[in-house]
Amino acid sequence: MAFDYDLFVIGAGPGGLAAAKKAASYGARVAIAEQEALGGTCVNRGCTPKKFIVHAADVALQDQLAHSYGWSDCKRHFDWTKFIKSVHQEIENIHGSYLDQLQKAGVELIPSKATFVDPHTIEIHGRKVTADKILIAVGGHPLKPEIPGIEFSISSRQMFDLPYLPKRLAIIGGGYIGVEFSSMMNALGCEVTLIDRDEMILSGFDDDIRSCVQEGLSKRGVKFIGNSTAKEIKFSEECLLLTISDKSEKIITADTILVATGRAPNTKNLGLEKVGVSLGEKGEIKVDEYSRTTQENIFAVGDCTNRMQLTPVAKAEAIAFADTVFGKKQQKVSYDYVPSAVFARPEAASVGMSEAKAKEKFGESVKCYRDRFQPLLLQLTQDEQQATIKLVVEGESERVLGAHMVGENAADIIQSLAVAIRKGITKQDLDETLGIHPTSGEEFHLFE
Ligand SMILES: Cc1cc2nc3c(=O)[nH]c(=O)nc-3n(C[C@H](O)[C@H](O)[C@H](O)COP(=O)(O)OP(=O)(O)OC[C@H]3O[C@@H](n4cnc5c(N)ncnc54)[C@H](O)[C@@H]3O)c2cc1C
Ligand SMILES: NC(=O)c1ccc[n+]([C@@H]2O[C@H](COP(=O)([O-])OP(=O)(O)OC[C@H]3O[C@@H](n4cnc5c(N)ncnc54)[C@H](O)[C@@H]3O)[C@@H](O)[C@H]2O)c1
Repeated sequence: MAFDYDLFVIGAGPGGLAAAKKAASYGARVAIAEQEALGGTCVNRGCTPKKFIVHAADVALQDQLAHSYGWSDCKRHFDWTKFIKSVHQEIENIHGSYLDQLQKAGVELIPSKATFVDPHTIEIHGRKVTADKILIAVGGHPLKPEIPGIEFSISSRQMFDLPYLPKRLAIIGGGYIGVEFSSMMNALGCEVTLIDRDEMILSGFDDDIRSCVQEGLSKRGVKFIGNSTAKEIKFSEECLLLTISDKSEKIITADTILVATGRAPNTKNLGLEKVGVSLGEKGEIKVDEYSRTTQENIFAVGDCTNRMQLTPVAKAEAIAFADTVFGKKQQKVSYDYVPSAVFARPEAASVGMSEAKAKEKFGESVKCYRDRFQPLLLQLTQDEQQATIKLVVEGESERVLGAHMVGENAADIIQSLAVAIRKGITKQDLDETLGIHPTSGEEFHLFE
């Protein structure tokens, strides 16, 4: 049977775009459907606009340091409305450049919602098209707890469209999104209360990292309430009232309530039940190690498969899929040493195993090296904030299983260490490599 396309991609986020371009580079006839804007969550309401806010907040923090560095009269005024307008303009520029890339690659863009009719047929705006292979890259959406008054809260999506900065911000969920926004919004002048059902923020990260970031945020004035869940939100003329269950019940007064309690795959209303694509417990698309679903010609990558919700992971899965199916080079993604960062101040980044995970797997042969120090940048100031670095090693050879850091440039430092750790280096390799002085990164080469 002759199909309209060799590959039809649903969703033009990082996963879908990478797969479409790579498959086209192998000569495949490719179309991609996108119901919103090119770039998906990452470009429009995630990584990119978030990092711009991180930079805006850093300017405010630099102002606080300036006095200690001999500057005076550093008072400046921050205009959120003007700033967020520039962010949206830059995002439009990115859309333009993505469109250009698709055109150059020969990929047809269909700006519409796509749904399945049968395993080889897609419906877009009442029109049916056919494809030999179909890739689902539809991403995810914020999950909100089902509590009375939840409609008065917002998700990270609306944070990028706030008309003005709230005076009091309550955040439910102390994971990546909650911690990043608590840090940025605090630096920009909001009073932030962060709530998590766990005892500490950033579950899943190494405990030393969690406590160091939590301590750093507290020192800056972010109020953290652990072991708590939201019970109810009430609207009043002046504010929102958030009831949380702590040891007892507490009411928090806020102007805006951000819910950041995780994200769920966008797998409803796609017609998946018609085509034999099975879902897991959280609605994620079940795939094998080559991203093939339970239907032979249909594949899925990125957040909708709920493997690791990170942009580089979605891209890597997409490229491995295109290489395997269209490039005839079987490729799978290794999830063992995926570095990640939390762009808070202090910044946190990790690669490999936490101490707890390593001990679970290797028991008593695991050893940790850790150091806490005041970064040079802060030594002239009253800010006693500490940086933390930690290595998790195993066995007599002291093979490095994980590296963790909180402090200035943690993401960039861990990014470089990730290559070496993936290649199986030992602590001695780090000892024998000279550091660059004076930096925080050199501390990884100076453990005793
Ligand atoms: C606030 C926030 C900050 C983040 N920060 C980072 C970060 O700093 N670093 C990092 O690595 N990750 C970050 N992430 C995660 C990252 O954004 C995601 O992991 C990544 O975008 C996943 O890519 P994807 O292609 O799987 O899905 P998405 O980027 O979600 O793209 C899916 C696309 O599919 C489209 N779509 C859905 N259904 C259909 C349909 N039926 N028809 C047509 N189109 C459809 C959607 O409109 C969307 O554009 C962040 C996420 C959030 C929410
Ligand atoms: N820098 C980055 O790479 C980055 C930034 C943002 C988001 N992301 C990705 O997006 C995903 C989603 O982010 P997220 O922060 O929404 O999820 P998350 O899974 O990182 O954190 C959710 C937090 O909410 C808490 N929680 C859940 N239900 C709760 C409740 N009812 N009451 C109180 N607390 C509750 C959990 O204990 C957890 O700490 C992340 O897992 C990550 O993969 C990455």
